Amino acid sequence: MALLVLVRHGESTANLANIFTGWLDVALSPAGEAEAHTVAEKLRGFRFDAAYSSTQIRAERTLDIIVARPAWATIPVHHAEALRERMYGDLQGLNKTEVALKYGQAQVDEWRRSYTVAPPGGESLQQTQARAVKFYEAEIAPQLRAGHSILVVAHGNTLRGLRMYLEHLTPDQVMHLEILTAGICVYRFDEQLRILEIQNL
Ligand SMILES: O=C(O)[C@H](O)COP(=O)(O)O
Repeated sequence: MALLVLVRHGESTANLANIFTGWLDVALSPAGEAEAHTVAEKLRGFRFDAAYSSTQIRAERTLDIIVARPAWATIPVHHAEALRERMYGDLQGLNKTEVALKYGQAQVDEWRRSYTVAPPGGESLQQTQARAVKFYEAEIAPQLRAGHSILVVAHGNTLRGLRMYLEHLTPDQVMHLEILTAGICVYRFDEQLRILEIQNL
């Protein structure tokens, strides 16, 4: 049975400071490092054929911590640009609360959670999803069809886009889909890539 495990990176220093991060390349906070170890612990007993992360430090580091466990020391690890966080444009580096005070909470909610509306100078969730899904279909789905087990460590919005695609969620449903740092979602598929089970760990 094919298995796909989607993990959001542990808390970053920018998450901790409540800053729009996007393509800023920030490290894990000490709590984020601890979260990554907890992910490794929760995944104990899983067998993986390959692992992927984005090319951003917070996802790479989370994956490094996981695959440092002896059980996964030999699995091939790949880093993909396509899995990077949504490009947050002019909002990158700004404090989320301050931006809400300036532009209003409704505007900020739209920039953060609309499917089609892009934040100024940045990508919409739809655009972020398009590149993540293209990568998933080209690189990951063929391995799942072959019955492999794949681990992916990525970001809040690439994962929201992937989960929307895999679970056939509507734009309205994905608006309410929140993925916590170090959140784990496990999919089990049949040979036709039909979902048999979804498990949030
Ligand atoms: O890029 C960021 O700021 C976060 O990783 C995700 O942010 P969001 O929850 O505001 O989309």
